[in-house]
Amino acid sequence: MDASKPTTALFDVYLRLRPSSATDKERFLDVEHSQTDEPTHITIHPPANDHRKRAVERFAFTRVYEEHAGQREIFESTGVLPIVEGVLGGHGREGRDGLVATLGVTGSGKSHTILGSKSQRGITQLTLDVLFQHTSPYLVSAETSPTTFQSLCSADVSEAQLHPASAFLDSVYTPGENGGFSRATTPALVRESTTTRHSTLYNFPGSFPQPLQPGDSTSSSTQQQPVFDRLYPSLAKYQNTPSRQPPTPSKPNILTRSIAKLTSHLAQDTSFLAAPTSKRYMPRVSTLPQIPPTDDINLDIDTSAEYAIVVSMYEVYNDRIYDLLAASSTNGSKTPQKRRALLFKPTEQSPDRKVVAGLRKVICGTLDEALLVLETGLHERRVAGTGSNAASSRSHGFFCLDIKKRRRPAFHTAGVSGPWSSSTLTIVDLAGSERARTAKTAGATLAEAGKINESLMYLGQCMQMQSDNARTSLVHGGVEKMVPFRQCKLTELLFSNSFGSSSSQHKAPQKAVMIVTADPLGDFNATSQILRYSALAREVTVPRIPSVSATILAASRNAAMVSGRSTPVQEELEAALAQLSRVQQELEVTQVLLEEETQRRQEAETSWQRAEDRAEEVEAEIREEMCVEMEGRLVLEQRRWRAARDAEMDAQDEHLDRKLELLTQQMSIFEDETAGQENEDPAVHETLTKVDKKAAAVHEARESAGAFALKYTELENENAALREKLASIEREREQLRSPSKKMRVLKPSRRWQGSGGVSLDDV
Ligand SMILES: Nc1ncnc2c1ncn2[C@@H]1O[C@H](COP(=O)(O)OP(=O)(O)OP(=O)(O)O)[C@@H](O)[C@H]1O
Repeated sequence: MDASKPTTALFDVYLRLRPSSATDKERFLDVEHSQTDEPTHITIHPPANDHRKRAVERFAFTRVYEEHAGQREIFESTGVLPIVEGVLGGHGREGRDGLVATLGVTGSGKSHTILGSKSQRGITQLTLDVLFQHTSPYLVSAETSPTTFQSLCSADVSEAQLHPASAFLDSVYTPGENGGFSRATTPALVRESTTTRHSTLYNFPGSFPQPLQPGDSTSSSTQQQPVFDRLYPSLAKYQNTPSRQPPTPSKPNILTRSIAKLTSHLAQDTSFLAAPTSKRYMPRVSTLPQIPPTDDINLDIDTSAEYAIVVSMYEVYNDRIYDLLAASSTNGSKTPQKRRALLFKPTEQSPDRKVVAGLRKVICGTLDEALLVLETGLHERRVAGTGSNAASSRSHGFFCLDIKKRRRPAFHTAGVSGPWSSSTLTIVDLAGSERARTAKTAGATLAEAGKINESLMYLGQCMQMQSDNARTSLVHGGVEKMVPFRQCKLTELLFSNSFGSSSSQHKAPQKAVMIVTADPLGDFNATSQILRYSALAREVTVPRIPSVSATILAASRNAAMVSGRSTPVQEELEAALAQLSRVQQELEVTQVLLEEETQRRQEAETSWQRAEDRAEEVEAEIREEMCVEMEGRLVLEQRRWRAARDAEMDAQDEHLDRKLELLTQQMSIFEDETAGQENEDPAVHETLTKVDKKAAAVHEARESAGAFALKYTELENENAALREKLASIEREREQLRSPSKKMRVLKPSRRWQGSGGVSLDDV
């Protein structure tokens, strides 16, 4: 089994074991120590009371950290620093996106690794510290330079609302419009902070409250804090929290209680999330952990560039993305507002790359500002107490650092600043998988767990596929299978930028590190499942259990010892039994693998069924939408047709009206022909003359037609009379002829011709 990092792996996978407080439980995980100081393999044994006779499994990781590993060691040696360096981009190089994530069973120490505890900083704080230490001489100021602020806004491709940190923190920790406080300190102190700061600020678009005016009756109660101001000059205005400020006379009890609560939280070194600062008070930077230090860490940085560090935070809760910096309680309003889910999509400025669109992003100029923004976002994150963890993350938390970089004017050929380029470091604290029975969850928390487990199952499938791909390409150079990362929001967010697209070839795919956390005394089933899909390699063997053949073998050996010699039959029997034992072991391994395959198949079937259900839902939705659209179009067409018909009828009516009008006009003209001759208009007169002439011509034509008809009738009559006369003459002639000749007289045309060709006429 080779743990060396496969070239196609999307993640470097590290395993961190946490010290367990449980002493009554059996340890199921062992670290294999190699000659080098850096172990890479572990073995897990099923518990002694395991009646399913499961296999002993051996896993390989990039590196395994045992319980004693501290936060600094994890930060320094898990590949986080090269990722931070990559995001900054070296000399003349564009930065490369980076991702650091933790994965593990609930309570295994993911949040501890990413966010630290009350006494120790986590990867997020250490990263921020290192970043600000190295970039502070080269950071631009968005607060004092509106042009820089504008250029940063227009360079952002994610339809985000950018805010300078001071304006953002003001909006969160100053009184709301209706006199209430969002998370402000005492009214007097907040007013002081706003008056002092806003004098140096220009107005930003958005919903930030207006500064209070100097001379406000309460502003005089401000107390200066020289020591703190010296330590945190940029945050002095925020830090007048109740613990350093005597309570205002009006509300002494609330304040005292708050201080007591805060102090009691700080006394325990619990999870960072376990004792979040009360939502009404701004966290004090001085009370946040300062260790481990990072002063001695050196990074390669482009000194010819200037930088801006932009922070954003969101969570994936029930497969939807919510902004943690634009949540309801950050807008100063008392009434909670419904959170709006954001889309992960390509935008107009980023057509070939998906981004979380519409986030609130904060431009931070100092480490303290960034830490306060982090604290602010964490308050909004969903956390709940479960049977497994007192402060269990109920959502997948994403902390994003956009590192914007551009050439400084002195180094840029045109003598002006170059365009901004941007790369993002995403630090992810995944929610932990959990079993309802162990976590003792119910209701909404149980439903959340269902969604968390589902998204982790999809993540598992993707990771499994990536390690299968890595193995295939290493062993056979075979074709890689498509990692199914579009199955849910979580995998889409984690993997979308891991593959280089043809359209964005200039940008290298993101570099990623996954830190798997595990409790060696925790839940065997849940832990082994996570290890199975996250490990870089895996080997299965079966536990050695006394079988029937082994028992017979032992009995045969005993008999040989007693008799002092071994017969050929005994030797044959031993060989056969050894063979049987081997076959039995192979069979057991096959059974284990079969069981796993069956489980995988069931999972695949479930996800297939879900996909089918979803497809059916989508189809029904589309059908319904199309039906509604068709109906709408039909109504529109009917309306159009009716309108066309009405217009045509109107046109016909108008045409008839005009005809009637003309007729009426003509009639009235004829009627007034004689009476109104002198008043006539020349045009009308001319028309009338024409009409007269036409009428005269018609009259003339009619008269000549009448005369012609008369003449015709006369001629007809004359003709008839002549015919009558002719007929009477014929009759008279007939009477004068003999009867034998009558025939010839009556039928003169029918001649009889004799044989000699002589006709009667000739006679
Ligand atoms: N390496 C460690 N050293 C000391 N304490 C630890 C360590 N890992 C975890 N803990 C402690 O264990 C408790 C649970 O840890 P944490 O909240 O980080 O778990 P988690 O994996 O994030 O759980 P969930 O998924 O439920 O959020 C915390 O009180 C934390 O301080």
